[in-house]
Amino acid sequence: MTKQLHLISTGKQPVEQFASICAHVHPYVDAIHVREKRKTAREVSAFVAALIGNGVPPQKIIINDRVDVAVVYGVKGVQLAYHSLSVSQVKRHFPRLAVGCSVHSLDEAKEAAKSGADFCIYGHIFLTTSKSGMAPRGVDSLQAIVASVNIPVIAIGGIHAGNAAQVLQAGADGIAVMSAVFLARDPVAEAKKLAHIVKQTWPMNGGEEC
Ligand SMILES: Cc1nc(C(=O)O)sc1CCOP(=O)(O)O
Repeated sequence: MTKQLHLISTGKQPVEQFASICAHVHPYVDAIHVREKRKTAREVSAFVAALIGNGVPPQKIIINDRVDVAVVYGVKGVQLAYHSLSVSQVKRHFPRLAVGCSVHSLDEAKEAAKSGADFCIYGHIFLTTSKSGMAPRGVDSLQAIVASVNIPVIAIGGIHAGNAAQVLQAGADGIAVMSAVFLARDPVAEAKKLAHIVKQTWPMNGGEEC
């Protein structure tokens, strides 16, 4: 599988601003996550409608937690957390949805893989103001997870063009970024830069050809 670039909404941008950035950056990314944790289903729905209205293909849209909104819009999938419906519930009732799982330890990653998740997002790798007050988990722990689970592992947290290569070299199947693109002076230039790094030829499994 080629490595992937995911963008995650900040939860702080007005819908118009978010959608207008995404209208320009979507060709460079593999997935755009609508992660608006404090918003109602109706408000999340407005974000998804704005993305689609601005030309983002539904097959590039992943919705955090809200399985209902994902089904209504026929988007690619959902990103589940510990408080969400379980992976197996979603897979059983909505087999067409891709299911990602947010994980923060090796055990959680193994559990996600066992329960049938299509991919997991692991973090946070580096210090980030988007998750302040918590120690980063580091690249070594990422490497251990990549070596132990058989689903794609997307790395998140404090990743930008200056350290993305380190994470991909460690074996991550992709990166997910929030501030690196959405808080950039030029989000399109930043997304292009990250896409260029992600789409390079990376050795398998963090350096060992297999
Ligand atoms: C949304 C999110 N989840 C994380 C996790 O560790 O699960 S870290 C994170 C924030 C990522 O933001 P930035 O790219 O600005 O560092």
